[in-house]
Amino acid sequence: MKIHHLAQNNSVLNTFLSEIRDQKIQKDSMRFRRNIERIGEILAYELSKSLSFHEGFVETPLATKNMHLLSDAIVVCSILRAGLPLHQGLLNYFDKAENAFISAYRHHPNNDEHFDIVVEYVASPNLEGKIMLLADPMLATGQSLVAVFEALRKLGNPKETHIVSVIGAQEGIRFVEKHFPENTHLWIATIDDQLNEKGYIVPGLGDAGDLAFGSKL
Ligand SMILES: O=P(O)(O)OC[C@H]1O[C@H](OP(=O)(O)OP(=O)(O)O)[C@H](O)[C@@H]1O
Ligand SMILES: O=c1cc[nH]c(=O)[nH]1
Ligand SMILES: [Mg+2]
Repeated sequence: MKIHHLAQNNSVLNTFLSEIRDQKIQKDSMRFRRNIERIGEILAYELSKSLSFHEGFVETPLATKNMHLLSDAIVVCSILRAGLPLHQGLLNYFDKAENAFISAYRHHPNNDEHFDIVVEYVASPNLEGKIMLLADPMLATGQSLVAVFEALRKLGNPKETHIVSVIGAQEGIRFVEKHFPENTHLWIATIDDQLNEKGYIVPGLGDAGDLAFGSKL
């Protein structure tokens, strides 16, 4: 897997990351969603440099300009719920992309710390030969991404898979690396060192789905 770790270079991305982590600022859910969306836009721009382009022509009012235009058929596939603002950020730049949504949640069968990932809802176009962007802001244990990738297999074989994430834990990245094809790209804003006993990223930011959309029962 090729890992593109964007925060290794200082940019305005750090401002957005500091705001989603900050326990005071993150309480403003509209700002939290918008910051995730803005990070999605930055990730989209960076990953667009790795896609295929073809020569095309644009008629301006004065003349013809030849340019390199994006060739690839893209499907933005997001994991509910927290993936939604990241999805919007990607779609802001890949406005012709097709869209897929898939649910994944942690189920604690024994009411202890052990959990399984339940995938229930899949709404996706055919993925055969397309560029799949798999979006989820939090890559903690990596189990959600692996379960979702497994569930998407029957929808076709993408030409390339690009995982798009905001905060990842080293351990989860290693898990994903073991279960995804070797030519997968990971576009990630920043990487933290630890996971706690509940599978939360430390320092992380808390629960991204709850911060974006409120707590659930
Ligand atoms: O890498 P993992 O250990 O699988 O954890 C990451 C997953 O956890 C969060 O979803 P959550 O289950 O909180 O659902 P939500 O988006 O509905 O809040 C997050 O958005 C990821 O999907
Ligand atoms: O740190 C984490 C782990 C899983 N899901 C989140 O929203 N945050
Ligand atoms: Mg959540």
